[in-house]
Amino acid sequence: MIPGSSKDHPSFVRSFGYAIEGFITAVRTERNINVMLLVGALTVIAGLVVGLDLTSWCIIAICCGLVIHAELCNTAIEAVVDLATSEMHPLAKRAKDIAAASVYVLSITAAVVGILVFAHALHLI
Ligand SMILES: Nc1ncnc2c1ncn2[C@@H]1O[C@H](COP(=O)(O)OP(=O)(O)OP(=O)(O)O)[C@@H](O)[C@H]1O
Repeated sequence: MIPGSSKDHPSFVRSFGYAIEGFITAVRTERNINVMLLVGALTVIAGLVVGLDLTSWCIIAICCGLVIHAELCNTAIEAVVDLATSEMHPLAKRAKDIAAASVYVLSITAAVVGILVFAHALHLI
């Protein structure tokens, strides 16, 4: 709920609109999200070429969604930290570095899963 707003809660459609607005802002301002969307698009193209099965598509979709989700959360945490302080502060550094680490942990995991899925589809494993 927006502080000071007279309404209890925005409607579902309006909330969804804010979410889309947030996604567009992240895409416009964060280079990493664009890199992730590009990697996701290339993965989909590679999946079409290789002819992934339904289960593999589901795994790839979950991995892509989780990585983009983590980067969106990281971006939001960075914004909140910047709002909280414009000073250099060890806690600000800790929050930003841990949020960034969460993205890298998920990205590396997704990359390993992607390699396994494609290696299996190509009968390499
Ligand atoms: N207020 C602060 N106090 C201390 N260290 C900070 C502060 N702000 C940023 N840092 C350090 O600088 C790094 C980069 O911060 P910045 O806000 O530029 O993130 P970023 O490079 O845009 O991250 P990303 O690439 O994930 O978008 C942080 O990970 C942190 O180590």
